[in-house]
Amino acid sequence: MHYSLLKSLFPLTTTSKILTRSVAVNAAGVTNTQNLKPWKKIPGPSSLPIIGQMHHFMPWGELNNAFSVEFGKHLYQKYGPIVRFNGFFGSTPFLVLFDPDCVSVVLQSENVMPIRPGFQTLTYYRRKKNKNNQPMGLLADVGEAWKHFRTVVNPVLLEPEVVRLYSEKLDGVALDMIERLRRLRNKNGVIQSPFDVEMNLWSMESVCLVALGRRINCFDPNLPANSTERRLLNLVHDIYKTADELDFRPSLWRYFPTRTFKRAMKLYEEQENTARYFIDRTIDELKAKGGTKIESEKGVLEKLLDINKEMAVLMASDMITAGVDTTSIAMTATLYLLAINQHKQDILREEVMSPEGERTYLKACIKEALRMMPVSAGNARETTKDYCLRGYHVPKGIQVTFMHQVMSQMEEHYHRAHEFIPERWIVGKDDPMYYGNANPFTYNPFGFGVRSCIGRHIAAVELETFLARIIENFKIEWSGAPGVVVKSSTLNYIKGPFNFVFKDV
Ligand code: HEM
Repeated sequence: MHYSLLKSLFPLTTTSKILTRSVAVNAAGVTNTQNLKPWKKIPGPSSLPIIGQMHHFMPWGELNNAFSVEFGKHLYQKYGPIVRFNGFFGSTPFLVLFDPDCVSVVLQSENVMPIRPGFQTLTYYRRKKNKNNQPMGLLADVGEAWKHFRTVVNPVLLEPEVVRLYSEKLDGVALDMIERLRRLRNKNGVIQSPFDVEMNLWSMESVCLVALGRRINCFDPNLPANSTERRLLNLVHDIYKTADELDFRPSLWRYFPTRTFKRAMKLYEEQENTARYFIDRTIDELKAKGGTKIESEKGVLEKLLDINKEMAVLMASDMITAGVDTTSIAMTATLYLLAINQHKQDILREEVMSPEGERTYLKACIKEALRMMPVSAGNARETTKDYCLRGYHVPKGIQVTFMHQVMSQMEEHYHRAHEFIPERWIVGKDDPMYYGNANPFTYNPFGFGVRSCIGRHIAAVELETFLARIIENFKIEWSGAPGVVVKSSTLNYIKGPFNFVFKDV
């Protein structure tokens, strides 16, 4: 759900902490808009009759590379901190923000039942299936239905005591992956398998442990390529690919069921059925073990099953959709930045190898990686009221994108912004590097407020455990010049080349 620039660039309808800040809600909407500069006066690309601003995004247009961070920078440089788009082919107009003060106004005001434009085909699928007005899950529901679902699942997924139950098991996943990486290394330390796929396998295994209450052993070398376990991983990718096409680009599926749309419906159904299949297996195993656990020993799935099975299936599907690619991208980015910053890696290794401590530097490395190479370009909200932003009238029903990736790389917010400096998350207030000198709304890797990432604590344990194990086992180097290709669509996919060299410590 992930909530990229793309989504807000091509919205089709109006419906729709590791570092999460807690900020008081303020109702910053305006009632009298007469004295404001009109919406149409907000700077933005020029418009032509019928096609509007579409031509700018064509291969010959100034915004052709629409999904990259360069695109964001270009918009900012050319039009400034607030940029208007009219929408295309009747789609909702939208606004792109590079001003953290404006971001804070919208995010704080839209913090009761926030609408995050997102997987509209998933909402369509679940609504169609849902004959009795049952909940549709966090990724698909809005309004009171979303609020109710979230209120019920928050104490399960965000409760530190529950998350802590997974530390040991996630460490088991990490150690298995370390063994797998060892086996995949050639004599020069190069991993003989696509690195992004390997990281996906690790994150899939980790999130399934929580969502399905079991190890699915998806990186077992003996697992057949057509196994249900492997299929689950492919499903996540296929879902993102089709959602990218249908939800986040102009598409005709709203007018008639296109081929891709029909495929998306099948994918959602298959993913739900697969989650149900694994959950049923877990239920059988729990029954076979007999006895009921005391409350404090129950994991996420067991707690959700106590509430109701359908909720457990929906939550598991959403956790898998939202928790696989995101976490693997974050891990790959962190490893890449540590590989090209050997000195920082040495400091981290010293911390990891020393007897139990707070692991402050490790956490800082992850935070810094999420600043420099965030999982998505930004986040978005639909306005439910009128706003005054930089003196302009921003009406209700507009999709607003917050360009966190660009903002968190601006020198005006972060000193030496283009350098990987984990220390900025640790040093005190008097140090010019101190992260708190930046407006907190420049950096929101897990989103904001009541609708922020519900898996953030789980993601933190996954990332911290695996990173510590990698650093303890391997010295990661990078052969050749630094640089990776990042293909930004729904998420910022790191496409390699993966010039990692894994040496024994
Ligand atoms: C580094 C890894 C991750 C990142 C960067 C990330 C980021 C995000 C972001 C930015 C949002 C939108 C928040 C908002 O609109 O304010 C979100 C929502 C969500 N995330 Fe994550 N996420 C990660 C891992 C996970 C994991 C591991 C899970 C599941 C265990 C998960 C489950 C979800 C769900 C279900 C939502 C929707 C919440 C709602 O709408 O109420 N995420 N995530």
